[in-house]
Amino acid sequence: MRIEQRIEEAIAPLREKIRDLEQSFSQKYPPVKFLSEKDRKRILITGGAGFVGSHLTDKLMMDGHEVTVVDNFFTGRKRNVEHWIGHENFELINHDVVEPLYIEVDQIYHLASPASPPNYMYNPIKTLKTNTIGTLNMLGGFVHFFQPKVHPQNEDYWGHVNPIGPRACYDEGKRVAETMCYAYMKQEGVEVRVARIFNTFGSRMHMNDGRVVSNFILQALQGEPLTVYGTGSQTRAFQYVSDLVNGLVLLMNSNISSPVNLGNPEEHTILEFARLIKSLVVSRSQIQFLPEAQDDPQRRRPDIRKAKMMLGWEPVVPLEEGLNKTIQYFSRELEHQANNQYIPKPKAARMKKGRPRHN
Ligand SMILES: O=c1ccn([C@@H]2O[C@H](COP(=O)(O)OP(=O)(O)O[C@H]3OC[C@@H](O)[C@H](O)[C@H]3O)[C@@H](O)[C@H]2O)c(=O)[nH]1
Repeated sequence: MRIEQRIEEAIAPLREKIRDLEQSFSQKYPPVKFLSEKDRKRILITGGAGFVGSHLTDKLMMDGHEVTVVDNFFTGRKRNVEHWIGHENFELINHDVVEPLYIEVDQIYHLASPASPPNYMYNPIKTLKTNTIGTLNMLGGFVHFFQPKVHPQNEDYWGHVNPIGPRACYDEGKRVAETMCYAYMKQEGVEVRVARIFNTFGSRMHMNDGRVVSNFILQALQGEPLTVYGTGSQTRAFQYVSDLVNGLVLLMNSNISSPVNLGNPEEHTILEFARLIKSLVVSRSQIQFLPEAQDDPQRRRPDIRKAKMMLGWEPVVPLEEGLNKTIQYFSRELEHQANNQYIPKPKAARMKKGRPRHN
């Protein structure tokens, strides 16, 4: 056999391996649309590794934009965006929005803030700083809602907040964030969009999130009692995360600078949620009644007529479908945890009793 032929035979398997590797690299990312320079935007998402932010990242990446995620990983996780790491349109920056960031972009979705009550109450000063100084630094504010005195809540409703209660760090933080947005709009001509986001659930909620949907699903899956705070007669209306993300993008690309509610108006009592989740999981868990949480809003339901009329937006994912997807997600998370993969133990910083840092 000629020497060339021998060499050729020896390297043939290597060539094949290289081809496989190349293929696996090019298939590594979810499919991304091609956008021309004119249509492609540079978009910054603060809190982009969090629950809502990471789903928004997925949508904007798949739509073909250049996405920069800024996250300090307090409640966000690298895992939520790891499937984009290395993609030419994607950048991940470990940064706290409380510190200034100089970066040139076309749009900012400012989602950074702990959103679950146990998380934001753990470090109220930090929550306030994130929502105030963080918003000043970013000025593209997306804000949430307050303790309602009007039902359902439309955009003319200005909120009812106990300014010295445990939820104030979040509620007041969001209120002042809105004020800042409009001050910058009037004085500096900054274009703002303000989404008032109502209760949202879905995959990538943190295992320790503490909000009702993730708590009930995890409890039902593990056969533990479902913890209802108070009588369970308080109401909430839950939207699935993909509906919210579609609403955020529509709002951003509209010309509406006044606040817009994004939520699902289908309202249920918390006890109804407990029973529904128990039956969807087919769980034998008991329902356990615990003391009512302080300042807990008794009724909450968005009036979304404005979003419907001006954005042509309304939620499309039925509650049970969204819950089933979320149940599947948490089942997989529990499996991973059981296999000791991926899921880190709860961070000491979030759990420890001492005084939290709020730099
Ligand atoms: O285990 C639980 C958790 C919560 N609950 C109750 O379920 C209801 C909903 O509680 P959650 O903690 O999920 O959320 P809340 O409606 O209180 O608002 C929170 O979540 C949405 C965020 O955007 C808000 O910022 C945040 O305040 C409350 O009445 C709460 O007391 C339970 O009964 N059991």
